[in-house]
Amino acid sequence: MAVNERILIVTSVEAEREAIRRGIGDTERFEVAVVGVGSASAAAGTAAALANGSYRLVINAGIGGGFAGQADIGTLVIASECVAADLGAETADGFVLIDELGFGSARIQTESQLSDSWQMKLGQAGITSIVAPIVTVTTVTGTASTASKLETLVPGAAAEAMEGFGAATAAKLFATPFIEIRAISNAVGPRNREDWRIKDALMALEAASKVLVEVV
Ligand SMILES: O=C(O)c1cccc(C(=O)CC[C@H]2O[C@@H](n3cnc4c(=O)[nH]cnc43)[C@H](O)[C@@H]2O)c1
Repeated sequence: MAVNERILIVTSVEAEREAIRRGIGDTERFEVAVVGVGSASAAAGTAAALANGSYRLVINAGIGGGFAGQADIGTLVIASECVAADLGAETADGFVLIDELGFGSARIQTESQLSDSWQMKLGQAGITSIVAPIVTVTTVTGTASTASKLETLVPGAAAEAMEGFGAATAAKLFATPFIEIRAISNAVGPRNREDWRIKDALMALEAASKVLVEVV
């Protein structure tokens, strides 16, 4: 296989990498790399991988929080765009994204055709998913008030995680198409770590990865 036929999948922790590996099976088409937690680690790790190899697609995959009424635990959210929802400034009128400051954009569009194809194939396999904005944050949301502010800032946002925008920034730098998927482990809102259903989310991630092989 030509080297640039390969696909790079980046996760934040080993448990996510293992779930994806179980799903995609024994194939050389995919490199699955753990790049750490947070946007900075994701950007650095993804850029390092892209500098050392040739890939036709980057996928950031892992577990994430789901916004109420949008994505339930155990379902999947595929990003229509990645939004760095805490990249900006506080003003007297509230938080504004970096876009309004004139220093670039907090939004990166994903490869929409691929996101849509993956969602369609998941649906055919009886797996619930939606395509919607995913917010990238530095601090996991822990109150209903912050969850509500994020929903206002990014209408239609369905999931929250900590790496998408960073990995997307690296992919953009290397002119490589990018998508993000999150398997929902918890609700975005008041923090209760005991309520996180990590096992369910990892099973959903594995199932989504199995379908991915037919999509890309
Ligand atoms: O403890 C474990 O077994 C375990 C297995 C897989 C993943 C984890 C993590 O804690 C991964 C951290 C990762 O999770 C994302 N995440 C999940 N829920 C949220 C959320 O509500 N808000 C923001 N991020 C969330 C995040 O991308 C972290 O990188 C543990």
